[in-house]
Amino acid sequence: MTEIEYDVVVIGAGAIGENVADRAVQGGMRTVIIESELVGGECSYWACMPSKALLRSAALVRTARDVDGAKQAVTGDLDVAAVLRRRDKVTRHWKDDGQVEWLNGANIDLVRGHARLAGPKRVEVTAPDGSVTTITAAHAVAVCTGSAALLPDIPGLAEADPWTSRDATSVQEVPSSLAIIGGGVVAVEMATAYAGFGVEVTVIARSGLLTKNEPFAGELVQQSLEDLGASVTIGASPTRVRRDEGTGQVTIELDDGTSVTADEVLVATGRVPVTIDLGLETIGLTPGDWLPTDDSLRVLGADGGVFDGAGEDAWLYAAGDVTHRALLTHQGKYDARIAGDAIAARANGRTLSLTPWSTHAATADHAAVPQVTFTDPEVASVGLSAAEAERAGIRTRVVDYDISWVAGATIASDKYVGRARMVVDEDRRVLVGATFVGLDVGELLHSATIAVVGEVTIDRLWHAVPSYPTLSEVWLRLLEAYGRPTE
Ligand SMILES: Cc1cc2nc3c(=O)[nH]c(=O)nc-3n(C[C@H](O)[C@H](O)[C@H](O)COP(=O)(O)OP(=O)(O)OC[C@H]3O[C@@H](n4cnc5c(N)ncnc54)[C@H](O)[C@@H]3O)c2cc1C
Ligand SMILES: NC(=O)c1ccc[n+]([C@@H]2O[C@H](COP(=O)([O-])OP(=O)(O)OC[C@H]3O[C@@H](n4cnc5c(N)ncnc54)[C@H](O)[C@@H]3O)[C@@H](O)[C@H]2O)c1
Repeated sequence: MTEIEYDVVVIGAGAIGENVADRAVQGGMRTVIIESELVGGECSYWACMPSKALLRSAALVRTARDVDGAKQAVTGDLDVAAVLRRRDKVTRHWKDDGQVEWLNGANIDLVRGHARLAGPKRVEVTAPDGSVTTITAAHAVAVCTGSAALLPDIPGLAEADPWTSRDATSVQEVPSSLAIIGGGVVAVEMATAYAGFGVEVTVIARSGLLTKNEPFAGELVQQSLEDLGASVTIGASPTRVRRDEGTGQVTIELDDGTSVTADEVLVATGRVPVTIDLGLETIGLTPGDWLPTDDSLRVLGADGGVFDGAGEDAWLYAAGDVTHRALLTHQGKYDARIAGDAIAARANGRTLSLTPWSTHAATADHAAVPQVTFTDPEVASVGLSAAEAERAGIRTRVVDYDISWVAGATIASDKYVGRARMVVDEDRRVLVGATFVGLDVGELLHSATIAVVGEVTIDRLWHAVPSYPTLSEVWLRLLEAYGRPTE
């Protein structure tokens, strides 16, 4: 057994682990990162990047078909094989050489293998050849092991060999029909992608589509999925699943007495933390649990306090999906930068302020998480929905606007469908949430994120003039609908 020591040990080289390690190195820490699969993690190979590559080509064709003059140029069908080849390129054919090169350039050492905690500040790594290396962390261990697809306990489901998001994003042969269990982000994005390929798609969503968003988001996405030829079943739950040995097809029985049969079934019902085989029991934590953290990303113990003591001595950090703060790459990377900086600062003896919006406090996780769902229309949101703001006890005013009435929308498409909502905290006269649904609204979102994070007052927003004729003019329309100040 080999024994080595570093200042910081990062477990998991997904986008989030990479960023923790990078900031720790920049803070002067000798840092090692441990990875059991591919450097780059889920986002690069089985999540964000391949899913968006699968969506992009058909979305472009649809956009062109909705613009006279361009539509005449679209004379053929989508080339699905070419879409898959482009996706293969985007995922670098599931090889991580490029990301390993980046680690080298960033002075982050890489150890390949499966890491398990073996007591405080000790990590044992089992390499693919079975050899074991023990790594001691002088200052901190950061757990960035991500999440995996949750398989609900539906009788017959596991035996029916269902697809998870990994299968849907790495598909090499597109099935003729696909049933999707779930109505969240993975479900609607994959439904849009596969419907775009001409696959017969059925979405089984027990409580509606995109229910964490404003209600109009799910409604507009459902309409568009149906326009693409998909079926959407709302309100029914699967009770049993079986794969027919003869036809190879899967049948999903629902609690309303109906059933859905398809070549494959994709389970898109949420995520579980990757903490089962991580040695958490060796330090008194529970395998299989999420790892909640404070705002500087120190893991919390069962009592809700910082695990193993607050301040400089705390040595266990976590970032990314495994914390359950916000299961998004960009938000995890934001947390990762804070974690890496906080580790280095505390190792250098600094006491950190965790007041909201300070350098080492991940305040945006509570107030301003942006997310774009790449359906057709896109759904882009930040901060609180109207319902969430109300539940939080904020005195709100909600303003809606039909984006198709904006001049920029007239130019963008002959068939623009979209809607915008801003949620205003009436006491502070600032925006606490915004949602845009429509073509290309993803690129509009950052303006709202800046307004929410910056706590820009409604009165000041009148001085942020959107260019004509862009979609951003929806801001002006929302302000007009809210009412112009007269003082
Ligand atoms: C289909 C899909 C599409 C998505 N699209 C988007 C999107 O468009 N935008 C967005 O922001 N988010 C998206 N997400 C969410 C995003 O993928 C995750 O938030 C992100 O990948 C989390 O990164 P992470 O580094 O925390 O975890 P991961 O990327 O899962 O990385 C964890 C790494 O740790 C390694 N590991 C785990 N355990 C060990 C161990 N014991 N020893 C060594 N290594 C270990 C794993 O092999 C893995 O490489 C999507 C998710 C899915 C499922
Ligand atoms: N574009 C993006 O930003 C993007 C894209 C994909 C995924 N993601 C991230 O990945 C995470 C996982 O996405 P997801 O879609 O798997 O989860 P989700 O939490 O968004 O949706 C889960 C869905 O499954 C349903 N469900 C749960 N248990 C069920 C059961 N037993 N039977 C039937 N339905 C059930 C829920 O009602 C919900 O509709 C999300 O939190 C999201 O942040 C982000």
